[in-house]
Amino acid sequence: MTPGWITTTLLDNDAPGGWAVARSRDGFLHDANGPLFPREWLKRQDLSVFAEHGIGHLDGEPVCLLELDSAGEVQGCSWQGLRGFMLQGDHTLYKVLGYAAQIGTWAREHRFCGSCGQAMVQVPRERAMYCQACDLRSYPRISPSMIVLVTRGDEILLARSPRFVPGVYSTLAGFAEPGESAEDCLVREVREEVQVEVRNIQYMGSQCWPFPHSMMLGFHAEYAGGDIVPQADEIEDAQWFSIHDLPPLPASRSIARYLIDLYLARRLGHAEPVLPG
Ligand SMILES: NC(=O)c1ccc[n+]([C@@H]2O[C@H](COP(=O)([O-])OP(=O)(O)OC[C@H]3O[C@@H](n4cnc5c(N)ncnc54)[C@H](O)[C@@H]3O)[C@@H](O)[C@H]2O)c1
Ligand SMILES: [Mg+2]
Ligand SMILES: [Zn+2]
Repeated sequence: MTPGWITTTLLDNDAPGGWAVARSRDGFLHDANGPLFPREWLKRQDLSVFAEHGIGHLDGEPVCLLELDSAGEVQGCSWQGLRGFMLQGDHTLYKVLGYAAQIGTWAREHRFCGSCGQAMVQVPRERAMYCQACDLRSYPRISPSMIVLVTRGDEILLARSPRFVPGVYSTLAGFAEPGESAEDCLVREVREEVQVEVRNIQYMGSQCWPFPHSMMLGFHAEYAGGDIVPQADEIEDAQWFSIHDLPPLPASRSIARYLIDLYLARRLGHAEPVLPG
């Protein structure tokens, strides 16, 4: 048995046994034991299965995803969104569900060729969809995004979007555009969102963010000039906060929180946090 979670290209859906997770628009099915169910048992429930995908092995046992058309009723079970699993519970299980969500979304959105519109087929032994007419392969989509903590000595720049939980302030973030490096993206996003200039950009680490398919590239950068002007619509408020007097911060497993905690630890001489993968 290999411990932990290992994604696999594809599994044989006809082979019996293993675990399954079920996903609908309402999130993942779970009961008191969590979101993993014996696969054979789950397939006997009255669920409208749209697609089945082998996604990996957990502690050596195969795991598959049942993508559903709708959230059915299963006695003793309820539905919970991926974000809920990110916020609390076992981190490995959250990784399983995050991967399942990305594969399920991608497969659902790539049933037809984006070039000619014909039905695509699953490539054997590879996580890819194929259009024979165009000789075109579509792979799971990942969207590179940068995230940055802008610092000025004992102050850090935090902002809030109208989408955030009330009161919470976070680091700045944004999707990379074609033609940009992560650093170009960082400079542009910081200008756009708060009209501030930065220098001494330092890469700190990355995190998969399956909402729905971001790859977060995390940085620290020093303030170099400009007064904060929040971008209309995108940024509700942005401020310099003293590291000794911070507002409510993002979830502890997010890279946003890691970037903040890491800066605080370095500034205050505390032990450095570990970035959850
Ligand atoms: N893990 C974390 O700690 C953390 C923290 C903050 C943001 N994020 C994530 O970073 C990503 C980017 O942050 P943001 O929302 O501030 O982005 P952003 O500042 O670029 O603005 C969002 C806008 O970008 C556009 N957009 C949406 N999807 C896109 C894509 N795939 N490529 C290019 N443009 C796209 C839309 O117009 C959307 O309204 C999001 O996925 C967000 O959830 C993660
Ligand atoms: Mg943004
Ligand atoms: Zn095609």
